[in-house]
Amino acid sequence: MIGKLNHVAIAVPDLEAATKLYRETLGAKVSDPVPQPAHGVTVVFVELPNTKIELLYPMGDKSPIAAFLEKNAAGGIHHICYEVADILAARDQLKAQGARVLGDGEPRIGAHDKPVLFLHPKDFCGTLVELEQA
Ligand SMILES: CC[C@H](C(=O)O)C(=O)SCCNC(=O)CCNC(=O)[C@H](O)C(C)(C)COP(=O)(O)OP(=O)(O)OC[C@H]1O[C@@H](n2cnc3c(N)ncnc32)[C@H](O)[C@@H]1OP(=O)(O)O
Ligand SMILES: [Co+2]
Repeated sequence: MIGKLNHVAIAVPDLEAATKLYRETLGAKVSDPVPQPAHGVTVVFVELPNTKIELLYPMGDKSPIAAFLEKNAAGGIHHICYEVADILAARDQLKAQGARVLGDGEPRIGAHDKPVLFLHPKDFCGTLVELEQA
């Protein structure tokens, strides 16, 4: 079912400082901030040769990452995103195996203009898993 690692997301308390760190200290190619109001975050992409790092900052007062940052004031790895060939088939297969799909279970368009879904961290080794249609 899961294919390539699409990105690893890091929630950060200061997007400008994290951007500067990745761009200047780590010498990476970093995008400008991209507001994603439908997801309650502003995102910056760090382009790597084999995958991407997604820096996440809360947007709005109902951001799904707000509680995470309250618990992890310095930030931290928030989720990991795998690509799947068929997100609806993957969802149905996972649900049939008892995995919890977050939200209403319907894929939504994510930061790469592809449908995405999230799986409950408690079902996947304490790790929030995002699936993105390849
Ligand atoms: C623009 C789209 C972009 C893209 O790539 O396309 C994105 O990735 S958007 C990313 C932001 N959106 C989401 O994260 C949506 C899915 N997330 C959620 O629905 C929530 O974050 C949720 C339900 C995973 C957690 O919400 P919350 O923290 O408010 O709930 P709880 O405090 O009840 O947490 C329950 C339980 O899970 C643990 N937890 C929470 N977040 C994480 C995490 N990121 N990784 C691992 N574990 C997590 C939390 O500590 C609680 O555990 P407990 O032992 O009960 O304390
Ligand atoms: Co993501």
